Amino acid sequence: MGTSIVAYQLPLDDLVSVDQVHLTKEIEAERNIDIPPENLLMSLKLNSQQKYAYNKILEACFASHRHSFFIDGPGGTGKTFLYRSLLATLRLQGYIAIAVATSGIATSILPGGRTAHLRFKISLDFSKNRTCQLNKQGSVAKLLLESKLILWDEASMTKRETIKTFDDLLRDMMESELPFGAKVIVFGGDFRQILPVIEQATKEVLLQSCFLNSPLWYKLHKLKLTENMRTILDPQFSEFLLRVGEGREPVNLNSKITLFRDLVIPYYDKEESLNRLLHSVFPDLTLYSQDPYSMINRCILTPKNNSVDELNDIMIRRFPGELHTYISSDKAIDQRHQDDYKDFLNS
Ligand SMILES: Nc1ncnc2c1ncn2[C@@H]1O[C@H](COP(=O)(O)OP(=O)(O)OP(=O)(O)O)[C@@H](O)[C@H]1O
Repeated sequence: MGTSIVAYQLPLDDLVSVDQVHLTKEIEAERNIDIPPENLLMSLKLNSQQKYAYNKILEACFASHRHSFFIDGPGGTGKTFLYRSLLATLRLQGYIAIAVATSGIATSILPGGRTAHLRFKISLDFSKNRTCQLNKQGSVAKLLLESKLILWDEASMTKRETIKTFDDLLRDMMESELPFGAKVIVFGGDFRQILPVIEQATKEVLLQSCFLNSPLWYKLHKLKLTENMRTILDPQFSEFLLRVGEGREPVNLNSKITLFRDLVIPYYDKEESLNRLLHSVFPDLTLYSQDPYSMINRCILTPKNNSVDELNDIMIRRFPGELHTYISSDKAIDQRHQDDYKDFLNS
């Protein structure tokens, strides 16, 4: 028999292990995520489909028999709006609601969002590792146990093996054979947009790798959003988008879709057409230089990075005011924080 540790009269602080400090930090960090005031009002503005989903999900969070959901909504039907109101409601009451997304860019619009692979330590390369590198006794595991809700946006872009790995992790941690260890998980996404990205994969392989083809898919309660809130003032355009997304829009002999004339900027020569494009998306540069908020809902998407650079150069030259160059970095100043900011540094 050894001597009791009490006999050494160590200061109490020294007895708290590094892991415990980290554990508290992870949970504290989640509890301290800022709740944007406008998000608190979102639950009052939900449309009837969003409200139905919101109530169903919150009911499940506090029920004894918990289950998971998939929110299926074409682009613009208010999935993010719904996620933000759920996160705000639960966090305001002091509960932990974890927000993850498949891509870094989607995490940036969810308060406290992280990429799923980073948060759950899931390898991106399944040829090397198929398990989550999470210590069952560690701080992230504890955070998952404490959470009331886990929200995963862009799950439609996630490979089904990743979802299976996540399911294994939760079953193991919760010591339950129920799907996702009987935690309430809200997956969301739109299979009409981007499927999992696999280099040089055929269409069949891509479809096979989709969440839709996982046995876990059938365990989820499906909630549908169909009202396009982004194009609410243009129902003809939202119906067109839906037809394209669902493969219902007729194609010509070359398997191409014909766009409405008023959606197209006619090609005269490159300079003239680019000018017309820029003018139609950003008609008043002076206004945007005075009020950046009037600009944030406008953007030009291009298939190639070269075109992004070209358009940015033109816009910057035309923008009123003095030119400043801000250098960004992909390394945190303190290397210990590199992992925490990885999603943003590399996006
Ligand atoms: N109930 C609502 N009341 C007012 N505006 C709403 C409502 N729901 C969504 N919106 C607005 O509609 C737009 C589209 O919503 P949101 O970005 O949540 O859609 P989404 O389904 O996440 O789209 P995507 O799949 O393209 O990311 C946003 O500008 C959002 O603020």
